[in-house]
Amino acid sequence: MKIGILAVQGAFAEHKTKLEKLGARCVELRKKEDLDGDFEGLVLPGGESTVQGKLLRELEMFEPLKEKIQAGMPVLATCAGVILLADHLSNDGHVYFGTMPVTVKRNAYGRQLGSFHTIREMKGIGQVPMTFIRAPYIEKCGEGAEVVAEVDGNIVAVKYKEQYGLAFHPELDEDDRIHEAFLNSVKKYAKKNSPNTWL
Ligand SMILES: NC(=O)CC[C@H](N)C(=O)O
Repeated sequence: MKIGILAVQGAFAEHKTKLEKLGARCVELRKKEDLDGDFEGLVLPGGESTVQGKLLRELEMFEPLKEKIQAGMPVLATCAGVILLADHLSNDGHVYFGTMPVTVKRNAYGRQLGSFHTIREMKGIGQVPMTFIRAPYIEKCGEGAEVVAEVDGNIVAVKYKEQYGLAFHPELDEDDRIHEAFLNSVKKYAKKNSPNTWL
């Protein structure tokens, strides 16, 4: 199984380490040509969404990536990644991929106090450690978007089709279960879309 990790800016290396530990092959997506590869799942890491959005356009990676997501490629988006997926930002005029029907608030916990750690329930997984760094949260879920975790009444994890959006950073904690669950959904998706499913 091969996972493409957006690597133009932000915390991509930690995702790579974790996914490789779990047995996946990873390709860092740094330029347009990297998108021609045969990866079956996509990671959008944390970082600075405005910078990532700008670089994606400048590097002409934006449209081809959006097409892959729209075509159903499983995505694990963390922090800035969920800002890129949202179809609405409540405190920012930008919309990036807009492939997930959620309203996201950037820097929702305030710029200074926005970093904290907690352990909360995540649907289908159980109690997981959650590290928030100048994090957004999800204010509203549209049709088809499912709330997967909340912290103090704020939505911090959503699933929409094969897109998983997390306000926190599972790549920074020891727990591997979120990445494992993502790899399982990539496996299922790849199998479904393989020309050999009749075998
Ligand atoms: N850790 C993160 O990814 C922070 C996201 C950042 N505050 C943004 O708006 O892009």
